[in-house]
Amino acid sequence: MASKRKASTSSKSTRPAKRAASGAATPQSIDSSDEYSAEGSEASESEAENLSRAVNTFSGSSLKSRRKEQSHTLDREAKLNGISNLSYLSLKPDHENRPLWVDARKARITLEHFSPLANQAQDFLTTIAEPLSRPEFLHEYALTVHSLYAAVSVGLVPQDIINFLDRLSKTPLPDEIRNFILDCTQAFGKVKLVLKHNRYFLETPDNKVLQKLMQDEIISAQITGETAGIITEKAPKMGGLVIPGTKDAAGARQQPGAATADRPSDDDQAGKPKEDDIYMTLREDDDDDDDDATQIHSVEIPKDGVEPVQKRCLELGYPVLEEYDFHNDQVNANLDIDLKPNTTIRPYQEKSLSKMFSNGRARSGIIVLPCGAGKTLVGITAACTIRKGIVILCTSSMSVVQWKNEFLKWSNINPNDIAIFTSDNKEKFSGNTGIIVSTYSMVTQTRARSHDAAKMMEFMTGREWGLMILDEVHVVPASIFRKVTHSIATHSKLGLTATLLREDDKITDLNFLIGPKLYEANWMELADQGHIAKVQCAEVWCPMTTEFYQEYLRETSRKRALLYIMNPRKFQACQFLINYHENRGDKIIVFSDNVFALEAYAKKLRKYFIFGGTGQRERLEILEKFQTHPECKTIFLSKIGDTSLDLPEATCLIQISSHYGSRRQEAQRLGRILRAKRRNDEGFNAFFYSLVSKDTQEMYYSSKRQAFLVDQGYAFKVITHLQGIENTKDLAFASPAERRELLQQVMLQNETSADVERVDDDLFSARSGGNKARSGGMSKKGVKRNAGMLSDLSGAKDMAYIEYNKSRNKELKGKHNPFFKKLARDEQKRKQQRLEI
Ligand SMILES: Nc1ncnc2c1ncn2[C@@H]1O[C@H](COP(=O)(O)OP(=O)(O)OP(=O)(O)O)[C@@H](O)[C@H]1O
Repeated sequence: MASKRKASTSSKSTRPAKRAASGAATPQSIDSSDEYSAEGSEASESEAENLSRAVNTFSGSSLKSRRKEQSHTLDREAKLNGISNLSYLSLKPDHENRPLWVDARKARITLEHFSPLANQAQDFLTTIAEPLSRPEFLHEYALTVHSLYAAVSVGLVPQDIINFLDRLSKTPLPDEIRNFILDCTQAFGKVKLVLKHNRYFLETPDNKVLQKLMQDEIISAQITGETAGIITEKAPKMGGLVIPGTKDAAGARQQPGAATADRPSDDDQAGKPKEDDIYMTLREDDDDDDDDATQIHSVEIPKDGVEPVQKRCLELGYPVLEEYDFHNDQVNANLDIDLKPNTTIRPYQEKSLSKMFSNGRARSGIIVLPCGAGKTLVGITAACTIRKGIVILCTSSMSVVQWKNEFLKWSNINPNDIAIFTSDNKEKFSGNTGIIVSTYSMVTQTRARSHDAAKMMEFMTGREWGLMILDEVHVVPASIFRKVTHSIATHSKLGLTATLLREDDKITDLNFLIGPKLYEANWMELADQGHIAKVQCAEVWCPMTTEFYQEYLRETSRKRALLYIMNPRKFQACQFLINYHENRGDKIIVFSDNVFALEAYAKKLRKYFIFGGTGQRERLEILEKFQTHPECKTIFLSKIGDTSLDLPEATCLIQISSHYGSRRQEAQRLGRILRAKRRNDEGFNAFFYSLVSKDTQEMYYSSKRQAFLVDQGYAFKVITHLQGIENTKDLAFASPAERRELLQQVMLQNETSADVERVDDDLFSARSGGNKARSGGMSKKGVKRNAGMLSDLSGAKDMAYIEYNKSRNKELKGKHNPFFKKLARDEQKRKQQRLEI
């Protein structure tokens, strides 16, 4: 009889377990057998014997009921503490060497990030599962239908996924998880839509699937005439594609961790298992089957049949993957573009692109990289790989200009081949093909267009494009994507974002409108490697002055927001932090969504400010001053600066008013300092302060806003007192008379002054989370805060702080996939089977 041990873990424990002397595991040190048989340690065997003796000694039923009771108590406690009770699972004998816990009840995978195998495991997990939370020691992932769809779309087969999980899991892989993976993936990736020589084909390696689809009335009605026959041919050889900007381009494989122009090599990786080892072992078995997998069966679909066929395939459970065989596209003109010789893309940029191009074709999908990690260069490299007509859609005209400039900076594109389509500019490129950069609003607007704009739209809709790059995909509603992809014919789509989250939970629509998520990078890892800055985050609690708080309690209207934003103590905290950081040599951006406050703060502190109403020329002048002038150390920005603004000089960010509980805005704003130029200086930290008026609704919004960043591993300190603020020279609103005067000014404002700015450029910034929060006040499920002393936040030494220690995204979600609810019910019905080790 095989040995058994019981597991018990908390996904919240953040300390690494004490490792056994042999704990420095390599992939080789793990028992490579997939099936666990009688090879466990002697100790485990005798434990199992003891257990079976005990079972014989006690009456079976009393032992069972006692264990059931125990398990219920553990479950109850675990539930109360928000942790997973995995004590029902049996541990493998060498579980200490394995980094994964797989919880079948929630389809969650917990990775011990301190394990020597963590890097390989993490790489694979981000391919097959959704990262939920990645703080320092334990990372949590969810296996979902969409994540498995994405895994299959990048070429993984279900057995690879099962083998991998089983090999690295501390417990034998539960049958429920195996079945879930098999159930979800059996139809995924079987059917592809390929555009070859400008004709659409529905393609599959499984003839039976194609036969089944052809028998469907709706599909067969679309496939008629001469082209209706099934074509069977040899599958093209995979691979062989060279992505520009990589060492592959120069003939040598660029290893992850190799030196790049802006980053030293990871010498400390020496001796560590090679990152791709796991894939190699998994693929070894597959190599034998190569000869069998050489046939593909396809049928041609007329152009106007593509959408109904795609829709029907999805209903039948065969989501259609879109691929573009651009090498064989002889109809669309080639674009003369390549990366400049000195452009080197970083390893994570290469990895993300390899998911898009791994089989020599372009796969449509979404790449998720932290703000400031260089999504633009990823898009440019994709364009240089496909080398056909390219359309780029952004959220604002400011981003349009930046995209054009980045193309000119990183690639050798002829300036005449790249054109801009915005309300101020309606350019066309001069050659047969080229690049058009525009905004979502320009191409989807329903109002009557000017003559030039209508002509430009005709130009865009009257031709085929090789690639459409969709910037900031998280902000654009699904209906806009439908419009865009319907009106502009494109062979492939690449969505880019830093925060694949929406407050309205519509993110899953993107899976089928653009394609699955192809890659998601880890923020902390990129910060550790110096690609983005390390940031100290803090929430500064500013008590309301008595007179402001009295009015706040009396007000029921929107004006309450103006009172907590204009709180004189918040103003003083802002003044103190600006002085402090300017003296340290930092460059500071102060963000305010509220324009009244933006102007009032900036004028009182004699700083430049930019908001939606600031003219383009003035905006550029101020930004230029901030970048080059040593005396211009602080600027105030409204929400127009939330995204895409590239100011690597900025090293400190202070937020005085924000968009309610938007997690996305918080992450986007943090992104403004992640690109700090000085990020590789010894011991350098950037600073992100959020100023919050104490005991007001702002506190609720603030904790909601931080949820995404906390799950990326950022720790928010709470500063309750800014040491030395009383001694600030010329401290504003220091006297009661000044504060009363400010209050009068605020009370004279009408309600609209309390609103956040409406930015024309960014039409898609829907108000989120506000209603619920406004009626609810402070959430009962508030975050847990522990008092402590702040010693490591060098920008705020000696300030008292309180630290958050919960993963808040989990509290905010609390929803389970219906599939897993059903699984849990089935599981209860089934008798708990003892797992063989
Ligand atoms: N491979 C690279 N080598 C050198 N610099 C790079 C590389 N990739 C990106 N950068 C630089 O990093 C900075 C951030 O890039 P970019 O603006 O594309 O970020 P982003 O991911 O689009 O950010 P956001 O989401 O905030 O707009 C830019 O200054 C860019 O030039």
